[in-house]
Amino acid sequence: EYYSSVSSMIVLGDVELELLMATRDFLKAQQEQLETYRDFIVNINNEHIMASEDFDDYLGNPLHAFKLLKRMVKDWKDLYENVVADKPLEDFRKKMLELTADDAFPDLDELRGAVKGLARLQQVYNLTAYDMADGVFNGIYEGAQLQWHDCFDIAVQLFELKQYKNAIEWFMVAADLLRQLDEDEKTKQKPLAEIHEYLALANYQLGHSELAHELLDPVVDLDSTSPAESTREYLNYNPPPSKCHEEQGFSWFSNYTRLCQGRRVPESTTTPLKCFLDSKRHAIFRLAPLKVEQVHLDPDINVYHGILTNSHIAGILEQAEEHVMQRSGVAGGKDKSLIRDLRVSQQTWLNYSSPIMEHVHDLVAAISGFDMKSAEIMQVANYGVGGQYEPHPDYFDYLLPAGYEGDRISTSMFYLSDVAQGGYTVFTRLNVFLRPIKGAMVMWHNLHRSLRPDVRTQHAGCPVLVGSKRIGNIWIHSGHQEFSRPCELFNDGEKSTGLTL
Ligand SMILES: O=C(O)CCC(=O)C(=O)O
Ligand SMILES: [Fe+2]
Repeated sequence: EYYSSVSSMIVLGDVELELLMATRDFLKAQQEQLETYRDFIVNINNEHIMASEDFDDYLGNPLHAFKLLKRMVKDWKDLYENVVADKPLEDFRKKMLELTADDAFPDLDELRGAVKGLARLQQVYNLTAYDMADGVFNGIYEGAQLQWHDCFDIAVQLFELKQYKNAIEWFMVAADLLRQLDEDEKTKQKPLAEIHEYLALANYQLGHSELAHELLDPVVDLDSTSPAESTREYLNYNPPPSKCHEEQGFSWFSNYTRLCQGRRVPESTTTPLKCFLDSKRHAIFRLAPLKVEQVHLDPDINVYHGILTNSHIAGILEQAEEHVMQRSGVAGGKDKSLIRDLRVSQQTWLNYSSPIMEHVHDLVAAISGFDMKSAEIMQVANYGVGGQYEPHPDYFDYLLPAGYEGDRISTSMFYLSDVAQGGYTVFTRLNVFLRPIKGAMVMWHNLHRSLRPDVRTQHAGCPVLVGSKRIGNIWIHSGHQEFSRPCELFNDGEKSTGLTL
């Protein structure tokens, strides 16, 4: 699977480069072959020019007579066989089969995944299909545009996914771009008719039957043999769908999208948050103090800036590249992992055996104050087109798989890249958003001191709009932490009471 991560898309780029070279070789071989055919007929034509002056005289020459006979017996047959065998085409076919037969070659599902990613970006960041087609994201032109047929393909996939409203928007952009195209009207007519047909069907699905007919009628009037005629009949004989299939918005969604866009709800009382240097937490910070930014109090969320250098990060990513990245799942029952649209990224796991990972391990121990005996190894994730992780808590609660020493008491999330646009981490219940900053680490506790889940820590990774996002997560479990984070005298789990997921 490719679309869920930028690093695996790079593999596809390499495959395309091979396709490009194979096609270039094919064209060159074919051109050379055509040239030999042309030379052949030029030569024969010359003979005929000579012969046309006096055929008897021409054939009176025994060499001419021999050559004519030889051409008839052999040369024309050779030519015919060469043309029919078409070696360059055969070689090309073999090469293409070889390159595309691989199980890893993307299929229609991949395209659908990528289109879903685009649709998600549109929804979360309030982007119009027009702006996206122009390559303008939040007013910034990012250097790529779509052509009418790209928009058309996106629209068709959205239609198939039953996202009719969005499909209509993309069909309209496709139609507009097609109309603006500098080509004669006749060539545009067929694709325009097809777009109208889709628009009619999408509107029909949304319950706008009249509009559907208004869209189809001119297409049929213009060309009575058009397939739109049978579509019109279909609409006549099938009752319109009783209710539209469009997915309903969820209640959490507006909160989520607002924070993803970097907008907080203004709060009436704001707790004073501080940035400070901390050299006391652990001896290793004596000379290079921790740069701490408080982003929320109770539950505390802190960002530690400049924790990893670029060369640390390059080392971590290099190790991650050595593993095969897997599409990320979500916890969904006992020891089960589900692959769903709510988590679109790829991930791998790194243990602490290398010097760099040992350093990361020691940093997390020193910052958190926790015993790392119960820590998981680091999960490294990479998000691609529209890659995201919808609101979730990091604790397992009743889904805790066997083999862990308690639930995930804390999350330490390292940002291993900057992200050009989007990809914020947001805490949907706390009105907090964080822009990924390469080298920073964010840490919070997922459990109350009573070890009950702190539902207020629900958070999400917003879809990446432009760029590639890489993070590294280290989850520490509650086993062995009795002394580093003892219980309060009161049951602080009550802070979460009344809040459900
Ligand atoms: O990508 C993010 O910002 C959040 C990721 C996350 O919450 C997770 O991996 O558990
Ligand atoms: Fe998380």
